[in-house]
Amino acid sequence: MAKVLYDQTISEEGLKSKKIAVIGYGSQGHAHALNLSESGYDVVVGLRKGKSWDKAVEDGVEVRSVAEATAVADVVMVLLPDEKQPKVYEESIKANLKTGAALVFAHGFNVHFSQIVPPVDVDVFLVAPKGPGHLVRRTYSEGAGVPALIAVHQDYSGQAKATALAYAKAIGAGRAGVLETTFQEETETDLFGEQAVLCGGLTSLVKAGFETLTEAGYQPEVAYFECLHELKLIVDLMYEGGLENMRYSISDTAQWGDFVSGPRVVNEETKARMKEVLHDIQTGVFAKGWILENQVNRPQFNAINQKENNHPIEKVGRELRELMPFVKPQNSKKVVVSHGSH
Ligand SMILES: NC(=O)C1=CN([C@@H]2O[C@H](COP(=O)(O)OP(=O)(O)OC[C@H]3O[C@@H](n4cnc5c(N)ncnc54)[C@H](OP(=O)(O)O)[C@@H]3O)[C@@H](O)[C@H]2O)C=CC1
Ligand SMILES: CC[C@](O)(C(C)=O)C(=O)O
Ligand SMILES: [Mg+2]
Ligand SMILES: [Mg+2]
Repeated sequence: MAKVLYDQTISEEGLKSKKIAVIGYGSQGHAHALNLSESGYDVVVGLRKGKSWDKAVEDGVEVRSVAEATAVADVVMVLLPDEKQPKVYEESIKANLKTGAALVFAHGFNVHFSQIVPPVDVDVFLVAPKGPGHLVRRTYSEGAGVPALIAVHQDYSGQAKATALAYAKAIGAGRAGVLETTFQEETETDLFGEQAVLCGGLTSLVKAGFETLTEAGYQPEVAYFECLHELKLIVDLMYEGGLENMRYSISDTAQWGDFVSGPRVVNEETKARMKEVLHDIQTGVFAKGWILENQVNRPQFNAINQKENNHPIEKVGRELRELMPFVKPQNSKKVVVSHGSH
């Protein structure tokens, strides 16, 4: 079994007396900045003036420009959207990095695909939480944590791994497990997971189930409860005790249906498609497409996003959640919905 490290075996020495700049205050940024502060570290957030700046100030965090925060820091954690990192790095981070500082990422995309090429006189590593930033914050506040991967790309100081481990511990990952990997493995598995299973695979499965039921004449509300709402309750059981625990709780009828019908839906053909997705990630085809999409201001991204926000499952879901006061997004972006033809 791979070596998974926990709080008891991780030293805090690697971060001792270091000033940490967290660049960005979005999903991961706010979680790292607040968790690091509450773990006793000296944190400055690097931002441009705007919504996040105001929020960070409101949260009582020290905020400076990206250039200033970088210049005063021993550890610089880059938590900007992946597609924006190369420009901000070139304009505001690169020239301000102290010799011997650590340049850190939560995802290996830009280093692995050579969109950022760091100077030789800094440590470069990643601390990649295996969960959404808002949950990195929420679980930390509850005394728990989200697991994280660490990987060292460049070890100028000879202390890069120790610093990475101490950082992972400080954001709460040592409570759940910290595992060493490489930039390549983190980048490729993370992209694959979000595309084929966690986000892309799941949303496609949910929509296909909802559409199958509603196209057969069943009520959208019934289809919503069946294919989306109940998913959380089922996944919680898997999270707590694996597939076995979920199957313990469901009826034997459901378990028999799981065994005989699940593989009819997700089958060898699906796996072949998954292998194609993985191949595009490994060969850089996906990365190239995403970089180009951003260079032309995201026409496809925006069009698909708009269409998805108007899918009937979203419409009925909004209505039903209004009537369930205990179901509330604790952190959400405002969704722009166009009230078009349907
Ligand atoms: N989201 C997640 O849960 C996970 C993300 N990661 C990785 O973490 C990194 C951060 O992702 P995520 O947290 O989703 O990012 P977000 O999209 O949530 O980050 C947005 C933040 O970046 C700031 N920002 C954007 N552009 C600029 C700019 N030009 N100058 C200064 N600040 C800017 C925004 O400020 P403003 O308000 O001014 O726009 C905001 O504070 C990525 O590498 C991602 O792959 C890894 C694991 C999970
Ligand atoms: C699953 C999506 C993710 O990889 C994550 C929350 O871990 C991301 O990039 O946001
Ligand atoms: Mg991920
Ligand atoms: Mg990701």
